Order: sequence, then structure tokens, then C-alpha cells
Amino acid sequence: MSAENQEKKTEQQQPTSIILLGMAGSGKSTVLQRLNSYLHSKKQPPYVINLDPAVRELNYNANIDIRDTVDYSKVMKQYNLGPNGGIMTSLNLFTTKFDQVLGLIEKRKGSVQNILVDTPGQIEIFTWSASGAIITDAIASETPTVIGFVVDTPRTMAPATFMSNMLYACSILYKTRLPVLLIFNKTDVQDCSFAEEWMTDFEAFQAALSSRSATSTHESTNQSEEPSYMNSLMNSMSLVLEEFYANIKTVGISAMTGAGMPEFFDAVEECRKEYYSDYKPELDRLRRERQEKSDASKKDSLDRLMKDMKTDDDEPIESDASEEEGETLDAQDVKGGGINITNTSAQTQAFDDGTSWPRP
Ligand SMILES: Nc1nc2c(ncn2[C@@H]2O[C@H](COP(=O)(O)OP(=O)(O)OP(=O)(O)O)[C@@H](O)[C@H]2O)c(=O)[nH]1
Repeated sequence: MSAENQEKKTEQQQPTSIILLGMAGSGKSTVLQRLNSYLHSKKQPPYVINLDPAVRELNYNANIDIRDTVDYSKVMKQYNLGPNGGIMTSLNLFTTKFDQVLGLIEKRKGSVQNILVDTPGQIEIFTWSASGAIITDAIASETPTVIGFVVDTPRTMAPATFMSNMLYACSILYKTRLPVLLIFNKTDVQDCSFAEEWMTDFEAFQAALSSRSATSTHESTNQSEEPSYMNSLMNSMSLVLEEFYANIKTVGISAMTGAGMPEFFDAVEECRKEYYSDYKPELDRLRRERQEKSDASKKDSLDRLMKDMKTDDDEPIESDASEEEGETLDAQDVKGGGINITNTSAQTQAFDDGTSWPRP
């Protein structure tokens, strides 16, 4: 088999990771539950990861659940944090062990077709934190990854809410560099055709803006109360987002009734193709650049060290003192430059270091 065919075959065997993001209450967990049950009904059970440490009850069975590893309420108490700080710190602690999650994903690659990832309700904690970026990058470097941005369709009928969602989705696209699928959820309450029209027809969005208040989901009869700066700002934004609209995929679903599931997976398949054609080459290029930079900096340090050693003492160095005394360096000493990194008492209590991952 040629190398190209072999590569294609390996690509086909990779499961697709779908990371669900969205504003609080948009329905991420319900969507995940629906996707999970749909895939089970198709005899293609997915691998499910919950990254929300603060959720009380999950309405699906997660293979990996952050709550099994980090105790969110203990983290809050011991570090004196509020709810958002607690979620962020829990995610940071979990990220330190994410290599184990990747190991489990690696093992399941041949047997699952989809990996579903649920994220914390407070979207900014995941999208704008270092740990969120590390987790997303780690998953995306391991498997073809799609960001599923869940939108609450009935609420997005207000032009300002619609625009906020679009700007957020756009910022996530630029931040993660991964294919984004806009999931218009709750179509049992409100059909999403109006939003798709606003995305393709600028005049339709303008007409909606002039017939209702920017923050209202209904058409208004009293148009004089509309602040005109808001309308013109949103008109301009809509024009700016034209390029984004042209390249983004959308799908309407109802997590409640299960409508739109086949269309959802068709759209995911399209995004997966995009990942391989557009995103993966870019990710590989960035990774190569990072590697080259790190190699160059290592070589530079080594050269300087050799130079210093030569000027300090012109005689060649024959043996290391520790070797003479029969001591050996362990990996920890080498990596930490002799500094011992220890867990704080709070860390050891809140973060169960010895956890063997449940239900892998
Ligand atoms: N009618 C309708 N309601 C839905 C649908 N999907 C979710 N909901 C409701 O929306 C509310 C929020 O759903 P969740 O799944 O908790 O949303 P979430 O985004 O995970 O919430 P956080 O994690 O707290 O941000 C719940 O009351 C759900 O029952 C849907 O397709 N149709």
C-alpha cells in the first residue's frame, strides 16, 4: 500500500471529537445527551467526556468525568474561590493529568467513531483560559476535532443576542483554528430559518433590525424607541461578519425531540473533511514551527554552555562529580533543573492524584 493510501486509511479510522460550547443554558448537556442516545440507537456508542466540574447531575453516562478527579467544592473552599474561580482552578488541576485522558482516547481509537466533550456552562472559562486552550489543542492534535457551538434559537431572535452569538462563534473560530459548526438548538420552540436567512441575506437582517428593538425577540410597533446607534453598529457588524457567515456551517436541531440528528452528523462529516483539508496542515505547520524554535533554542543554550565551559576551564571535562560518587540523576531532576515540584496540601486533598480513570 502506498504511503498516501496508508495515510488515508489511518485518517478514516480516527474518531471525530465534537467539543460542545455555547452560552449558559443554550442546551449543551441536553444536546450531548441526545447525540449520545442517537449514536447508541445506531449501535455506534460514543466516548463521552464531561469537563464541567460544577454540574450537579449528568443526564448521560460519561466515560471520563472531571468530577471523579477534582472535587469542585473542596477546591473552592481550600483556595477561597468563588464559583468561576473554582471551575477555572478545577480545570487547571485536571489539565495537569490530561495526558492520561489522551492515553485513554488513544486506546479507544479503533472502537469508537465519535468522542463527545461537554464543557462548563460559563463559556468564557473554557474558551479564554489556558487550560481550555491546552485541552482543545491536545484533543485536536490527537483526533479530527469539530467545535459544536450551541445556540439557543428562540433567544437569538433578538438581533443583539443573535449578533453576540455570532461574534462569540467567530472569536472561537479564530482562537481555536478548528472547524466550527453552529448548532441552532431548540427548533421545537422556534425554527432556525430566520437566523439562516439573516446570515445569508444582509437586507433581511436590516429589515429585522428596523422592525424590532435590538434586544427584543418580537417585532415592535413603536420603532421610535430604537436607539439608532445600536442599529447602525449591528448593520456594520453584520457586514464585517459576511466572510465568516459564508464559510460557517449551520444545522438546526432539537435536543428535546431529537429532530435534525442525521443532518447534524452530515454537517459534522463536512467539518471533519475541512479539518483535514484546511486546519490540519495549518496545525502541523504551527507545530513544526514550534518544534524548530524549541530545537534552535536548545542548540543555542548548548552552544553557549560549551563555550562557557571552554573559557572557564580549557581542560576537557572527563567526569561528573555525581558520577564519581556513584549517584544517578533521575528524570525529575533533569526536567525540573534540580527543583522539586511538590503538590500543595490543598492540591493533594482536592485533586485525587491516585485516581485510576473510571469507566474507561
Ligand atoms: N424546548 C427545548 N428545550 C431545551 C432543548 N435543549 C435544552 N433545552 C432546555 O434548556 C435548558 C438548558 O439546558 P442544558 O442542557 O442544561 O443547557 P447547558 O447549556 O448545558 O446549561 P449550562 O451547562 O448550565 O450552561 C434546560 O431546561 C433544557 O431542558 C430543546 O431542544 N428544546
